Amino acid sequence: MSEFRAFSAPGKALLAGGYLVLDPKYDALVVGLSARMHALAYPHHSLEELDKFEVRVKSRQFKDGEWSYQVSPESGFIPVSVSGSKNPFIEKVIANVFNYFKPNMDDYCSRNLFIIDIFSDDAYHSQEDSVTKHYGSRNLSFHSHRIEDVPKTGLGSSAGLVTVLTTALASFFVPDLTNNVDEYRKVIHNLSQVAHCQAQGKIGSGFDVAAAAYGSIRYRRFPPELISDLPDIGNVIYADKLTHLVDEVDWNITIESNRLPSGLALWMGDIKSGSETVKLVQKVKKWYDSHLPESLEVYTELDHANSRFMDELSKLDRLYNSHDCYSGQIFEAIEKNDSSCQKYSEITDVRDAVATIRRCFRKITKESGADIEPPVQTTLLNDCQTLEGVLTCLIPGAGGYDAIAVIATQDADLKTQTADDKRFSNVQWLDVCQADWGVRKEKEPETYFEK
Ligand SMILES: Nc1ncnc2c1ncn2[C@@H]1O[C@H](COP(=O)(O)OP(=O)(O)OP(=O)(O)O)[C@@H](O)[C@H]1O
Ligand SMILES: C[C@@](O)(CCOP(=O)(O)O)CC(=O)O
Repeated sequence: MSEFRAFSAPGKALLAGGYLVLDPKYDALVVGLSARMHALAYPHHSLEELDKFEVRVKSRQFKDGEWSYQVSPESGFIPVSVSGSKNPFIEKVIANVFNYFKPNMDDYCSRNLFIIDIFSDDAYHSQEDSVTKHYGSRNLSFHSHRIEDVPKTGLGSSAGLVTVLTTALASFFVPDLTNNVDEYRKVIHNLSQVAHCQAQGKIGSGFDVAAAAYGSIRYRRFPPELISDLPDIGNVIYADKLTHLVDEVDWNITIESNRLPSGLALWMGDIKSGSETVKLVQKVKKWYDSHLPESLEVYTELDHANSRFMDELSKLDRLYNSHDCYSGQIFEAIEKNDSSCQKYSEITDVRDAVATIRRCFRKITKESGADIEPPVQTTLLNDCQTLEGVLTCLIPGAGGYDAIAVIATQDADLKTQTADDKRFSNVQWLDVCQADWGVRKEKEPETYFEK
């Protein structure tokens, strides 16, 4: 494989199942977004030194965005930074892809340098202190700060990076991957989950990596022990254990394609303030453990409401695709968002399910001190619910002060409706929509070349 290849992976929004998805008992709904992370893999190059491999990853939209690591089979493919600057996500991808493919030095002596460029779509990061440049055939934001110092919008940049980088790096070792990403999707997913957990230093639910690999899905997590039981990278048995885990172990995971209904669009509103997911999760866990059995009852109610929400959305999708007169009336009612909505159980059932989800989160907020749906977000969501075209709205993911997610008809224009409205002055509508395909090959790698 010596040509340029390009791949991309989507961002995510967790619309149902926040917190519960950390437990393998519960399902979640994750939507893949049009904001994507891209990787351009260069043709093979060679280093002068023949006894090691080098991977150079460049993310030129960020200050000092270049990381080079060397690895060798003798040291168990532990990545050693060449330049001194480190990126844990890139480092763990390199460690795992090399340990899985175990390339032999002799086979690669004239092609032991792997060069990959990363590009990220604008919606992942705040645009402050950035300039937009025409690069290749895209407009991209270039930031004046290092990646760690640029505020994020919470769309899962690290999961997208890990998944697309795993794909691009693997394409050096399996030449047919580029044209058969589907065939390797499970391997890419499993390797990416391992690398992402190791880089984060914790084992989250992995819904963000699953969405980067598969797009919009109904998701149920893997048991965390699968990853925590791995030996340390560099251990003589690491490569064998990893290969066994990736290829042979049953992850007991649910990943089912599950998109938002046709005829409806997702809007993500970024709020100019943030929350720390780790702290929220700690508070919720503490509340859960100290409030049993009532906390389990709340989780059970949440879980039922999440399932109803997903099922009702699927029903609306089938209805929209039937294109019959009744379906036309329903979507017209949502478009108007007036009292006519009350006539249709297809609308009220979705809204009731979301009302229950929100009520449960407000209860947890009050009892745990974790601001999942704090009062300002309640007010904002209630205001959003009155806009024309809005079916429903909620706080995505871990909630907090970060963002809101709104499901509206395709023609609804929330930007115009909220433009001069003080109630929405803190909301910045992100330029994203649902794009339900996971990591994939991009057709024209040359569109990424600087002209
Ligand atoms: N374009 C990029 N180039 C290089 N590294 C990146 C890029 N995007 C993200 N990263 C890496 O991911 C880190 C951010 O990961 P983190 O998990 O904190 O954010 P996130 O995935 O966007 O968050 P969230 O899960 O809340 O959406 C960065 O500090 C950097 O190490
Ligand atoms: C709270 C949690 O369930 C969701 C976090 O979602 P987000 O990063 O806020 O999109 C944590 C997790 O699933 O890893």
